[in-house]
Amino acid sequence: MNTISSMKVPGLTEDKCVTLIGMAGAGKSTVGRAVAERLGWAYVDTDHLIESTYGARLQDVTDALDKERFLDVEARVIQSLRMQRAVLATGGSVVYRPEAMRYLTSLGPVVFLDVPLPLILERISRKPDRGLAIAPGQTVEDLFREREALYRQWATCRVAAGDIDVSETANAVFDAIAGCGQAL
Ligand SMILES: Nc1ncnc2c1ncn2[C@@H]1O[C@H](COP(=O)(O)OP(=O)(O)O)[C@@H](O)[C@H]1O
Ligand SMILES: O=C(O)C1=C[C@@H](OP(=O)(O)O)[C@@H](O)[C@H](O)C1
Ligand SMILES: [Mg+2]
Repeated sequence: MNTISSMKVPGLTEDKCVTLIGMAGAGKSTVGRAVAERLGWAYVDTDHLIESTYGARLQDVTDALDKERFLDVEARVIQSLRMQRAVLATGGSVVYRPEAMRYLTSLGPVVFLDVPLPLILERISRKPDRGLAIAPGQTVEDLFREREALYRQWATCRVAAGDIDVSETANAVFDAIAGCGQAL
């Protein structure tokens, strides 16, 4: 396999995975693809794995299951992963299940893409049919507030990803991982 042009990040060895966490609309899937491409690693979107498990669109899965059931499914799918040399874009709700987060942490750095609420609201409103693990009566703002501390709790490192483009965000992910290299 030709990996000559692949980028190397201090502390990030080829037996690891990089996991991206953050709110729906933070850019995990988009930035994850860019990060994987630059590393020459596989890209895995856990939402796609849930879709293929059910043979259904993600939104149909979230609509069919209540919030807690969906979180269980998401955690189970994640804990079944046996991977290395992969960039994992998770769903925004993954942080509710400690067992899933402990497992992801064991695979390598967990990077929180931290995007301010107004931008999250704008991106979600641009694609309103996006699935969300949201309880009846909850707003996106409620979710944002509820999850903020969880993203920080589980992250190995954080990237302020509000007003920078995808390529700059990928660079910031590499810088953040290199910066926390000792902790990997
Ligand atoms: N750094 C960025 N700058 C501008 N737009 C972005 C950026 N990252 C993602 N987007 C856009 O935001 C939307 C949500 O991105 P997505 O990758 O689906 O987020 P997530 O997987 O975290 O829900 C998409 O339309 C995507 O093109
Ligand atoms: O934040 C959430 O509650 C969710 C986000 C979605 O993924 P993205 O974060 O990639 O949009 C998807 O996993 C599911 O619909 C639940
Ligand atoms: Mg996504």
